[in-house]
Amino acid sequence: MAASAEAQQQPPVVVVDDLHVKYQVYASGKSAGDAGIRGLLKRGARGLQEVHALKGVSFVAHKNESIGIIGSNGSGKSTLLRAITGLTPPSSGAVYASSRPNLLGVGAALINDVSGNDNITLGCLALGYSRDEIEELRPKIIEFSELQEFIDFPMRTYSSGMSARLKFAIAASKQHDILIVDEALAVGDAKFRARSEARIREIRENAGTVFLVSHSMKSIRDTCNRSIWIEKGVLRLDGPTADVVKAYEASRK
Ligand SMILES: Nc1ncnc2c1ncn2[C@@H]1O[C@H](COP(=O)(O)OP(=O)(O)OP(=O)(O)O)[C@@H](O)[C@H]1O
Repeated sequence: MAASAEAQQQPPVVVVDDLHVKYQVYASGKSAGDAGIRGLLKRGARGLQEVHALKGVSFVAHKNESIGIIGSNGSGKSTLLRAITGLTPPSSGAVYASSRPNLLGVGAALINDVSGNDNITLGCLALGYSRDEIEELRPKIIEFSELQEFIDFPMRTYSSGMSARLKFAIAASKQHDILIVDEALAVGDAKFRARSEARIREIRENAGTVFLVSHSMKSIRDTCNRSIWIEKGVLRLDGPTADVVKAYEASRK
C-alpha cells in the first residue's frame, strides 16, 4: 500500500532500496565482535552463523512525513533505524538521504557527575550550537525538561525518567531535518510523554521528517501519519497509520 498522495507530492528525503542487513553471530550465541571467545571454549567455537535481520526492505520517505516503524520483538526495527543513520552498514542494497539523519539522543555526550545545567552545555555543544545559542536556548530547555528545582544537582541524582527528560529536552531543542526516535517516548510520565509527542509533531510541521520506533500503538497513532510494519526482516505493510496498526493488532490476536 502506498503512502498518501499528499505526502508523495513532497520531495523524497530518504530512499531505502532493497536493503539487506546480516549480522555474524557465533553459534555459542556471542556476537562476532567478542574477540577471544574461541580461545575460551576448549572444544572450539561452532563457527559463525548469520542472522539475516533485514531481507530486502524498500520504501521512500518524503518531507513532512512522520513514519512509525512497528513489528514484534526482533523483527528488525532498530536495525532499520541504525541502517538509516549509517551506524549499521547494509550487506546489500542502499540507503540514500537528502541530509544527515540524526538519532534523537545526546546521551553519549552527557556526564553523570556534573549538574543538569552543565550537561545542557555539553549536550548542546555536541549538537553543534555556539556558546551564544546555548545561552539563548538554556531557559527553554530547562522549562521543557521541568527540572527547574533540580537543574544544579548532579545528573547521577536524577531518576531514569528525569535524565531521559533532560536528554529529550536537549535533543528536541534542535530543528532536525530527519529525526529518528527509538522508543524515546516510552520514558517519562504520561504528561511528559504528551509534551514530547507534541514537540515531535512540531518538528514535523517545520518541514522535518520523523521516524519513530515504538511498541506503544498509542504513541504511533498520536504521532505518525504513516506506518511501516516489519516482520522477520520483511516489510509486511506500508500505509496510513490507522490501516497498518489495525492489521498489525489483528495479527496478534
Ligand atoms: N549486534 C547484533 N549482532 C547480532 N545479531 C543482532 C544484532 N542486533 C540485532 N541482531 C538480531 O537481528 C534481529 C533484529 O533485531 P532488531 O534489534 O533490529 O529487532 P527489533 O525489531 O528492534 O526488536 P525489539 O522490538 O525487540 O527491540 C534479531 O534477530 C536480533 O537478534
